[in-house]
Parts: sequence; structure tokens; C-alpha cells
Amino acid sequence: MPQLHSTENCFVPISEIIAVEETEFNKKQRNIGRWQKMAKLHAFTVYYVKKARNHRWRCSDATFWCEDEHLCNQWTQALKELLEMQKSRPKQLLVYINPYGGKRQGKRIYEQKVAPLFSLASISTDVVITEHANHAKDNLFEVNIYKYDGVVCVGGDGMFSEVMHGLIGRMQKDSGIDQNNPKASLVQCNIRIGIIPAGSTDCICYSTVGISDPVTSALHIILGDCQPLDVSSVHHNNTFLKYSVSLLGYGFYGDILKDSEKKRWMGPMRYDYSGFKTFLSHHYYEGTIAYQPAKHTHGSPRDKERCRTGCYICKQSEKQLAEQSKERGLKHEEGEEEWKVIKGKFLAINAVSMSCACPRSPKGLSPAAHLADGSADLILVRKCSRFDFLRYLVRHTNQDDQFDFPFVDVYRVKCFQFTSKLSEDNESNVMDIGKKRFGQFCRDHPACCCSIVNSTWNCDGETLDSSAVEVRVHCQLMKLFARGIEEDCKDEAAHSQSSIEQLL
Ligand SMILES: Nc1ncnc2c1ncn2[C@@H]1O[C@H](COP(=O)(O)OP(=O)(O)OP(=O)(O)O)[C@@H](O)[C@H]1O
Ligand SMILES: CCCCCCCCCCCCC/C=C/[C@@H](O)[C@H](CO)NC(=O)CCCCC
Ligand SMILES: [Ca+2]
Repeated sequence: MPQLHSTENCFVPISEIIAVEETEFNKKQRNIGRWQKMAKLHAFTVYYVKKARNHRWRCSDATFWCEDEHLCNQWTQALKELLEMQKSRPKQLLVYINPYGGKRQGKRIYEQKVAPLFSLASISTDVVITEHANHAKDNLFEVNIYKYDGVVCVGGDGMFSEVMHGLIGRMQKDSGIDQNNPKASLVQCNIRIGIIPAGSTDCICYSTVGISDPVTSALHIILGDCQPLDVSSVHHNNTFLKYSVSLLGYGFYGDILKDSEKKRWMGPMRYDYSGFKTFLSHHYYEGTIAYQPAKHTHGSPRDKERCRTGCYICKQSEKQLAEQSKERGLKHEEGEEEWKVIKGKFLAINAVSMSCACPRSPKGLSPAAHLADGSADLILVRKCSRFDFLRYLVRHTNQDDQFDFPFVDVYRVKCFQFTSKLSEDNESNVMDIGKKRFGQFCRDHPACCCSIVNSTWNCDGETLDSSAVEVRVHCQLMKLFARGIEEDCKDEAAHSQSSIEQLL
């Protein structure tokens, strides 16, 4: 009876096999003293995902061999057929590389770490190295996107934002939807985006995979993972400004971004420099926020439960979304629902449609936010002392609850509007003041830190031109090659039904 041998005793679900290849096998047989004639061996290698600590994935391999050529061929054939049956895996990808993002390593990372894995998994790629900002976005309006199973961006959150705007914008254009209408029901984008992190913050990758690591992300793309994602649309006076998936921040994060743009040459360090400077400036801004609570979702921003792979709350929202689209044509109740209004002086107004976890803050700005529940968490940090604001910031880096302060409020919302007091008071006056230098203080109280100019909105790392905005969350508008953050469970794979071991 011919037997199959292997270099490793491993247990791998079919869904985690990257590729199967026929191999040349030279088993060095140690013989005691005399030369021994060896029968020709036939072999194949199985490349599979090995899960390491902290959500890191690596490509590992195991070689199987036997003397019977027919048996060996039967095995390779059977495994390849099983891989062919994994229908969610991409075969053709469009790749955009930003050579200047983060530490300017995008091209090297792609060529050395990602391209060899794509080629091993028989994925064909069209690669575009961007030559200027908006190159990827504009290109997505021109190419035949429908021939691809996905679009990959190599860069940071800014590069992802470009690709997302290109894809969502293209989908709306092709469906005749006017993006300037803040109430429009946008068409979902089913072409998945893969993120190979090579930027400064990489918040979207970290929050959807659990780590910012190019090889891990490449493997999620190869396995054909799919993670739906909420997208917020931002409008001003019936004009579309931008989409956001991570942070929409006014005050603290807007000011950091504005200052850091001038320091791009510093690379990722610019955020630490500008963060420190902005913290010391301690500006607060007056304005009015009106929001509609997200009543459709069961979670709350103060939950202890986190959004993890297969999240129940996101699944419920997905069901609701499917029901809604069945009933399309029936009137949206949004307009009839009650608006809550809050006026005040704020150091920061942050709206996050995901946790915004990143290496700087592994639990993120709102640890219990969901990736795909159709809501955003609106965090209001009111005027407080520098010391209290520092305590608030530090809690982003430890286990303490950052919402447990009397000057911090958090609401789960489906839409909101913001108007600064300055623009409410006197539009023309704002124009005059705006011409003066940024950061001027109230003349009556030079030490009070209330700013007589507006802050800027930070929209996923890019500034918006308007301070008055209207924001609406679009549930699961797009999809990523990811699966959300997996619960830490070492023997997960051991419960899979379809494993090589079972086949053996
Ligand atoms: N070839 C290019 N030259 C100049 N800018 C580019 C080019 N390609 C893309 N960009 C722009 O660079 C901006 C920043 O890119 P990216 O997000 O990759 O890096 P980052 O800003 O360092 O990272 P993060 O967004 O994570 O902070 C993007 O908004 C994108 O529009
Ligand atoms: C004394 C220690 C205090 C430490 C406080 C740490 C708090 C860190 C929270 C980080 C939140 C990041 C939110 C993500 C925003 C991204 O969409 C955006 C684009 O990449 N990045 C920034 O705007 C860059 C924003 C950079 C912020 C530092
Ligand atoms: Ca959400």
C-alpha cells in the first residue's frame, strides 16, 4: 500500500491554504555505512497561512511525498480542485502603489513582500505606481473596473481614501446617482479594496485586521476575505465634500492635521510633533451639533463587547439593510425622527464610524464602535483644563475608560450636522478674521484659549474646506479584503470541518 509522508505534522483548513505546487523532492537519506539505491520520490508542497501572535499571519509550507506518482498526482489534483471551489478568492487585481506614503517604502514593500505571494497564489495583477495625488482616484473613473475582483492600495489611510473615493464615485456615476444630494441612497460597491499598509497611521488596516503588517494583509486578500464597512458622506450646502470611514475630527485632530501638513517631510513623526504643539495650544471652539441617534443598532459606545470577526451587531444591521432594499420605494423615516441639539465649547468633536484603533492607540478613539452597523460614535470633548485633556488622551493608551469624564460625552448616531458659532454669528466677519493668522485668541481674554477662528475638519487624514458640515452614515457601503479583528483563540483552526488531516 503506497503511503504519503510529510515534512510536518500540521492541520490546515482548505480555506487557509494559499497554494499547492508540485515539488522536486530530494530526501537526504542517511544510510548506515553503505550506499543505498533510492526509489524516485514524487512530492507536492502545500503553502498555508500560519497564525502567529497579535493577529500576524505568515506563509508557511509543508511538503508531502510518496513513491507512487499516480497517488501524488491525485493529491495535488484534489487539492487544486478544492482551491478552485473557494469562489471568493480574487484572480485579477488592480494595484495602486503610493511611492511617497509613510516612510516611502510602498514600492519596496509591494515588490519584496506582496508580489511574490500574489504570484504564488496565481493572482494576476495590473500595477500602477502613482505619479501624483489623485492619480489613483482619477484612474478609477477611466479603467474597466468590472474586470477586476478587487483593487489594492499600497500606502496609508490617505491612499485608501483616494481609492475608496474613486470606487464609490465611479459606482454612483455608473448608476446615475448624484453624490451632491445628501439624502441620496448610494449604490453599494461590491469590488473589494485590499490595503497593504505603508503609511503613517494605517488606522483603517489596523482596525479591520488587528495589525498593520503587509504580509498579513496580502494573505487576507489571497484568501478572499470580505469585511463590509460603513462610510459617512460629508456635505456642505448640498455640495458633496468627502467620504469618511475612520475619523471626522474638528478641533484637536483637525488642528493637528493642519499643522502636520506643513511638516510632511518629517514622515510619520509629524503627527507627534504637531500633536504636542496642538496639545499645548489648547484651543477650543464654539458651535452647535444636531444629531439623530442610531436607534436601529443594539450596541452602545459604552459597551464592553468589541466588534470582532462575525460580529452579531453588524450582522443584524446587514439583515436590516437587506430588508430595506427589498422595501425600496417606501419612504425613509429619517426626516420624521427627532433631532437632538447640543451647543457648547469643545476642544474636540470626533465622529468615528469604526474604532480607529492604530499602533498609537490599540483600542482606538471609540473601542466599542462597529465596522458595519450603520452608525458612527460622536465624541464631544468639552472645554476642560490642559491636565484633564491630557488625562483623557492618556486613557487612549491604557485600559481605563476614556469616556468616563464629566467633560466627555459620546453618542451613537446615524447622522449629524455641525455649525460653528462664528459662521452662525456673522459670515462676513468670519471672512475678515479668516484672513488673519490662524490661532488668534479672544481679545477680551488673552489667556482663555477660545479661538476666534474656526478649526478645520480632519476627514480620514485630509482637511475639509468647510467648517459647517452635514454627515450621514451609509451602512456597509463598501467592502474590504479583511475579516475584522479575530478573537484571540489559538485552537480556532482545530474545529474546522474541511482539513487536510481529515482528507488524509
Ligand atoms: N505619487 C504621489 N505623489 C504625491 N502624493 C501622492 C502620490 N500618490 C498618492 N499621493 C497622495 O499622498 C497622500 C498620503 O498618502 P498615504 O496615505 O499613502 O501616506 P501617509 O499620509 O504618510 O499615511 P497616512 O494617511 O496613514 O497618514 C494621499 O492623500 C495621496 O492622495
Ligand atoms: C501622552 C500620550 C497621549 C497619546 C494620545 C494618543 C491618542 C491617539 C489617537 C489616535 C487616533 C487616530 C485616528 C486616526 C485618524 C486617521 O484617520 C488619520 C489618517 O491617517 N490620521 C490622523 O489624522 C493622524 C492623527 C494623529 C494623532 C496623534
Ligand atoms: Ca459603524
